[in-house]
Amino acid sequence: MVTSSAPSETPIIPLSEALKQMARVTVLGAGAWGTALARLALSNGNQVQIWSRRGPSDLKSAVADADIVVSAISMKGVSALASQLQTAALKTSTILVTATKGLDPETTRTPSKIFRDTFPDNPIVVLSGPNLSKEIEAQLPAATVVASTDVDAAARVQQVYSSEMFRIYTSPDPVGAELGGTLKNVIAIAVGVCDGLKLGSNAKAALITRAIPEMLRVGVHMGAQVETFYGLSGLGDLLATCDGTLSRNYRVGYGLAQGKKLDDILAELGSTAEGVNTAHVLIDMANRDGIPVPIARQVHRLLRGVITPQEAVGNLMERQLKPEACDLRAKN
Ligand SMILES: NC(=O)C1=CN([C@@H]2O[C@H](COP(=O)(O)OP(=O)(O)OC[C@H]3O[C@@H](n4cnc5c(N)ncnc54)[C@H](OP(=O)(O)O)[C@@H]3O)[C@@H](O)[C@H]2O)C=CC1
Ligand SMILES: O=C(CO)COP(=O)(O)O
Repeated sequence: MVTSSAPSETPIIPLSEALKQMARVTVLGAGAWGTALARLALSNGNQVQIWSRRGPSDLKSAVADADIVVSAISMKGVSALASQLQTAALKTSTILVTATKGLDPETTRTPSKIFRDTFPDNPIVVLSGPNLSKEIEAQLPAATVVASTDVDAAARVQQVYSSEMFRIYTSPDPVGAELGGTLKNVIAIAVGVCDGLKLGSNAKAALITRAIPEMLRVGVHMGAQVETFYGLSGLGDLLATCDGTLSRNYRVGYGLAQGKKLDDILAELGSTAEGVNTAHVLIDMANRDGIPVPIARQVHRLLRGVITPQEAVGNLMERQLKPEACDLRAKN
């Protein structure tokens, strides 16, 4: 458990005001992102606890007094965690923030949808953006988005997390914000393959640019707003994650291009690469609902070992010729 009191230097705002604004924050998940999010809240003078399934504290007491609960666990645990939280009798005033970037394998739901379905009366906020945790931990400047249909809840989380090094924007589109962060992981795998095969800057620019209409098609299908994908949680996160070796998803693609086995790459990473699961869920949904996702489809086939990295490139380059215009209802 990490606890802090308000900063000791002379406050710019009166102490009574600062204490009023301070929040009790419980972060669920002690992985790379949960730890970084706990530190950020702590360094802003909030009272912070981290809960982990391996830790000593039980979930019920960890969330009992929290103003804000931040879920930063891997996608595979979100559904079960939501059920556990339900039995922990979360207060309806507690703001639930989700920072996970994935899709539920059983239901294709995003984490915010899972929390919305489980906690219809709680404010739900998505935190998503170009936030590679190693850079955040190194206190390099970064920006992110807190998105919610509850404007006050988003503003509260913005106020609790904003600092000189972490600039936060609000958004009214939680589904768009979390889908940007989720779908770019599949593209980062593709870009890792592109770099691993040394295909050059032209190929990489083409891949990232063509990924945008693909992400938009899925996003619009799932109820997101188009503009969100051109912001920090969409394009911003796509660029950060496709930039290189700090991204675990990129490293999955890079390793596959070098002929490594997926299991070996994941074992070597030792932490979550959500794009692998997302690719499977996305292709199930795309097949079911007829959404064209050519890049994700090649990533999926590569992850399943059905094609080689070189075949994936050939399959993308030799697709039917067509105009560039991004038609969100495109058939291929
Ligand atoms: N790292 C980053 O730069 C960023 C990550 N994210 C997203 O945050 C999420 C977590 O990533 P990250 O922290 O990096 O991953 P890590 O692999 O470092 O940590 C994963 C965390 O999830 C927990 N967890 C896994 N399965 C379960 C489960 N079934 N029940 C409860 N807890 C579980 C793990 O607990 P245990 O240790 O007990 O296994 C661990 O605390 C991912 O969706 C990722 O995409 C978002 C932005 C930035
Ligand atoms: O989402 C992230 C950065 O915003 C982290 O990316 P990786 O999961 O690929 O490391």
